[in-house]
Amino acid sequence: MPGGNDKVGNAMTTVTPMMAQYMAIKADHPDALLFYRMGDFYEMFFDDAAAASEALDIALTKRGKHDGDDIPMCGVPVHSAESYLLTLIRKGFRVAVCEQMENPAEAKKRGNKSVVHREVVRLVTPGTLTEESLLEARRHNYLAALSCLRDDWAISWADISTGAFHVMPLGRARIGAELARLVPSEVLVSEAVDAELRSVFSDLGIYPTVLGRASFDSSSAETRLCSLYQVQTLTAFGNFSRCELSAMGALVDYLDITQKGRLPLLRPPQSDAVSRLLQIDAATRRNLELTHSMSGGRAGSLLSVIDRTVTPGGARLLERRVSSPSRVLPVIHERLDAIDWAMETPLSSTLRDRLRKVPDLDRALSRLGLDRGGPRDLAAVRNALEQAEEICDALSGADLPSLLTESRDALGGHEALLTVLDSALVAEPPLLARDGGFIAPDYDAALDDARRLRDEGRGIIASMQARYAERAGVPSLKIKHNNVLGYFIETTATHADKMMSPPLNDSFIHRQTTANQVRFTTVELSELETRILNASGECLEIEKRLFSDLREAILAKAPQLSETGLALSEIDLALGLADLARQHDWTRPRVDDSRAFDIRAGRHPVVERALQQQNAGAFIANDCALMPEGDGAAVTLLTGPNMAGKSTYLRQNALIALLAQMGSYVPAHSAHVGLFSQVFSRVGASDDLARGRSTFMVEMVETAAILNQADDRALVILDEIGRGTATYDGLSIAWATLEYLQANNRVRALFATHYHELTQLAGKLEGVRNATVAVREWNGEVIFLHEVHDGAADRSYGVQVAQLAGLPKPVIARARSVLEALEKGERDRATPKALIDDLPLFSAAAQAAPTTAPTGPSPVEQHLRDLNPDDLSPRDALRALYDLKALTHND
Ligand SMILES: Nc1ncnc2c1ncn2[C@@H]1O[C@H](COP(=O)(O)OP(=O)(O)OP(=O)(O)O)[C@@H](O)[C@H]1O
Repeated sequence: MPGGNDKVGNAMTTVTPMMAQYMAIKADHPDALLFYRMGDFYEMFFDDAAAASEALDIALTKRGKHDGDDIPMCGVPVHSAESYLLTLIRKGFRVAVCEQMENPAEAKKRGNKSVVHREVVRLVTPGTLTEESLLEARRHNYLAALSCLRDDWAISWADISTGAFHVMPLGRARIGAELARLVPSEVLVSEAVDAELRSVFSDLGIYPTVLGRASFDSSSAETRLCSLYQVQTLTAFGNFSRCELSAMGALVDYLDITQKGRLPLLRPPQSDAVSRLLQIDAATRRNLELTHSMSGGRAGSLLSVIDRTVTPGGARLLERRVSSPSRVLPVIHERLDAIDWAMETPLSSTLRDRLRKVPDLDRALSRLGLDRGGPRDLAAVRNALEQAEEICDALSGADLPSLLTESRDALGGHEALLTVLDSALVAEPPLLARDGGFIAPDYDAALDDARRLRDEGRGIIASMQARYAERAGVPSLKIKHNNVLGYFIETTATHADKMMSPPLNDSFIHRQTTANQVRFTTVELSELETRILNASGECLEIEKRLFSDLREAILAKAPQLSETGLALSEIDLALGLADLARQHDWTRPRVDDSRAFDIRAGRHPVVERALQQQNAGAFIANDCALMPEGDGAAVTLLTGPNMAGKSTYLRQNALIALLAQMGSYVPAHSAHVGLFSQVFSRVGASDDLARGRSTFMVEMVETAAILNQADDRALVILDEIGRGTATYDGLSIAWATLEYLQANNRVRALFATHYHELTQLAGKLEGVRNATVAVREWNGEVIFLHEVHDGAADRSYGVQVAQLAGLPKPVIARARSVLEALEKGERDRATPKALIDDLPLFSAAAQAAPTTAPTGPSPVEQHLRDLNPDDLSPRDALRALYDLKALTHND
């Protein structure tokens, strides 16, 4: 983040008027980069210039002096400012955009030394973006505010690019999980909350924006919200606690500050309840790779393989569903009914073809709302409504389930607006209103006239000339133009008397007599002249006025339009999920309020897709039954070698539960899912050194969270808990954890472990059973069958897996003999000390050591070492690849 400009506070004795203005504005925005408009550039000065030139990799120059020193400066052209803004925002800067509010000529009227008046018109921050180029179309961009009043907590969040606005009361312990669910781009907090939640924020990599206490004041929040929605009281929207009001108020206050009083179109706040959603904490989300893969991108996530939507709105709805599966049965059922319908309908491809033509209605509306929109946003509304109408017609006779009936009903009712937009706009309007040319011919008579004048000025003059010649009875009469008189009528001097006597002198006004000619004008001609001269300007003015009329007409319908947008997304999503289900043979899950979990032939959607793409064989489907007796637990203890597919099996079952509760079909032959309230998924031992915690500590913190929070409706997935510490410690912790989950939390759980000792608990603890992933041994090698069976694994095959991984042969041979000795020792109950003494450790190792001397790096390795990817252009990179390939041939 940029620091304040040290220089700005210094005495301003010798500064130029412009610098004085710059400094005054900068002083109001100490923690943002100031984009100071100068003609066609946004310029930055002092520390801002240094920070921006480095972040943007642009030249740092200088302009004038301040206190005897050069003033550092850098600038970006206005027309390409958006891409620079994007880079700066991604790098964590905030940008205050300062525009010229008048033109230099106007400033000059106040005196020669006057500076053009400038104002900051907008603060660009990560959570308040609306530009298409700065946003990801298929993702939400949330701004969130967290508030705490005594022990109450609330979070509000809004996407100003779509108008979504929500609030939720929540316990302190749920904050991390909610932030992980929403992945906000920006989080607003008070200083106190910032201090209190520092570790939560740092865990999630969030750098909150700290606001003053006044922003969170709950009574002024109410006033603020009432005036935003122009209502007397907020009760129509729900009963909000003081803490919720404070969170919402802070958010609206911040929008007011950053948008400089122009508030975005926010839908009425929707009060969400934690209890309606399946709870998934941050670690579980990471682990299950719901919307982002472990490496951070979208590729490889669940979302990426199930997204078949064809509209940006549909994609964002899917992202919301995946991040927030429901735990309300009717909601889940109605979504599943919608997919049932979409699976069967013959309209599917017609509807999807139409949906493909639907532009991003939400974002167009939001830009229009903030007066940041252009003609293309008007056209986006028109195109969306056109398709909505067609889709509505196509669905008119269909026997729709309730969710889609609601959607269909929300599509129509825009005929009047559509007619206006249709007749007003050209097919493909330009980006900016100020360029004009977006209003269609025959829409506005005044505009048509102005355009005719602009385009056909000469033609009109010619016809006027013919008319005047006839009226005056002077065939040689001409209309001419020069720079002194402008347009004028000219006849030869011989006609002077006639022209200057009644009745002609009524309309022909004498202007000039030269040696041979007399020149006249008429009121009509001078009006025409002014109109021709002003025609271009007038065209633009009329188009601007029409733009704002159309914008007003759209905004007057904004609430209905956003309902239409949501309806289109809902239809898109149902069709998308149905398409996925049909293609990959997914099935409708039975979701009820039992505590069953019975999956037949379940698959992992992401691993299966990866295998398909790599042509790496078929995915082996597996059953999973977690069927507790009464209110007891149901735990499956899964053992099996590394690489057998334990993690895949664990995760696939968690994903099936999640998919079912978000209201989607699932990858299985059949699925019976008794509602879950929470899902926990933990993988043992993944180092988190960046956060300064050891592997084992992370594992234990996460395990503690489960044991403290899981209730008897939780699904718990534990993958090798305890492996981050010494064998006996790890085993004891895994053992105690399992017992506690079974007796106290009484969860449905899958527990993968390397500790074979744990398998003895099956049969002894009620509801605990063993399962193992089958492998076959052949010629001393393991073959992974990936089939899950009842029973416990007999051994771990670690050595065989190591062999597959390419460990040198002597090491494998040595490992086998150590293993044998250890196993024998265990049988004979020998002490480890005795074992080690017995083993010919070093002699064997010496024998097994490779005989050839190390030969140093190969040419390929050497070439690779010499390469620095950061220095390569794409062309160099390709060349390097060819060189490497050639070297392998030489090898
Ligand atoms: N059911 C399956 N059908 C086909 N291939 C599978 C299946 N399950 C797993 N695999 C393949 O095996 C690989 C290893 O699976 P996974 O990571 O689940 O093993 P694991 O037993 O958890 O191993 P480790 O204990 O080493 O973590 C997967 O990447 C996948 O390619």
